[in-house]
Amino acid sequence: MTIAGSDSGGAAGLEADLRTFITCGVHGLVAVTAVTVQNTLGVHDRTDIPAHIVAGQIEAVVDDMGVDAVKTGMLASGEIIETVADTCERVGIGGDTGVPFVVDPVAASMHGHPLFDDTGLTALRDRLLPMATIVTPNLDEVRLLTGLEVTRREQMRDAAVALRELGPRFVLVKGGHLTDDPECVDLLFDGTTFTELPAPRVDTPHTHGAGDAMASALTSGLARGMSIPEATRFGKWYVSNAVRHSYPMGAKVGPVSAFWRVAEEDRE
Ligand SMILES: Nc1ncnc2c1ncn2[C@@H]1O[C@H](COP(=O)(O)OP(=O)(O)O)[C@@H](O)[C@H]1O
Ligand SMILES: Cc1ncc(COP(=O)(O)O)c(N)n1
Repeated sequence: MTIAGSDSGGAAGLEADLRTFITCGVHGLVAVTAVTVQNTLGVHDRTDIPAHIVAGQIEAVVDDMGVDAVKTGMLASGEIIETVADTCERVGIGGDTGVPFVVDPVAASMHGHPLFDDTGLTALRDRLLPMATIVTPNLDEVRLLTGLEVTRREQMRDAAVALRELGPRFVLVKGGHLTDDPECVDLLFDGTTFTELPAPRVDTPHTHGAGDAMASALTSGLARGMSIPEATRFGKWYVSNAVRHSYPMGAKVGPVSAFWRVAEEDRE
C-alpha cells in the first residue's frame, strides 16, 4: 500500500508507486493524501484530502484486503501525518511488531516546491519516524530532519547515525544529489553496520520520480517477503535501471521508466 499524493504528470507520487508495484509483481492499494496540479515544470496547485478520508482509506483496505508492506510519500500536512500515524498504529502498521513501514520523508518536489506545510516536519520527526521500519531520505530531507549538510559521500555515515536516533529501525540515506560523485551511492544503516549500495551515475536530467521508484520497489520486495537488506538491494537495482531508461517528456524534467521491466516485444 502507498499513502501518497497524486502527480497529474504521472512521474512521481502514487502514480509512480502503483506503476512500480505492478512491475514488481504486487497488487497496489492506495490512500490518497493530496492531489497536485503538476507537470515537468513544477507543482502549480494542490488540494489536500480531509484527514478522516485518508484514515478511512487505510482502514477500509486493511480491514478487507490486508497489507503486506506500506510506504508513505507526500503527506501534505501535520494533521494528515498525525492521522496517518494514529491510524497505522491502530491497524498494526509499523513499530516493532507491525507490518513493514517504509517512510519516504517527501518534503518537496524536485522542482523545489514544498509538499507539506510547516507543521509537517515536526509531525514527521516526532510521530512517523519512530514507527518506521526504514526511512529513505534524500540529502535535502537529511538536512531538514537533522540539520546536517551532506556534500561528500563520507558524511553520509554521520547523517545515518543522526537519523537513526530519531527512531527508525533502518536508515537509507540516498546519494543521488551528490552530482559530482561518478557513482550514486546509497547508504543503509541498521544501528550497527553500514552497507554501501553503489551504482553508476546515469548521465541524464530525467530523474523525476526516482525516489518514489526506489521506495516503492523496496516496499514491493518487503511485501514479497524479502529482508530489509535484500529489499533495499532490490530497490536500488530497480531504480538504477529505471533511471537508465528514463525519457524526456514535456518542457523540463522527464520521468524515470518502469517499462524496462516490460518485455521488449510487449512494448512494440
Ligand atoms: N543519475 C542517476 N543515476 C543513477 N541512479 C540515480 C541517479 N539519480 C538518482 N539515482 C538513484 O535514485 C534514487 C533516488 O535518488 P535521490 O535523487 O537521492 O532521491 P530523490 O529522488 O528522493 O530526490 C537513489 O537510489 C539514487 O541513488
Ligand atoms: C505527488 C508527489 N509526490 C512526490 C513527489 C516527489 O518526487 P520528486 O522528488 O521526483 O519530485 C512529487 N513531485 N509529487
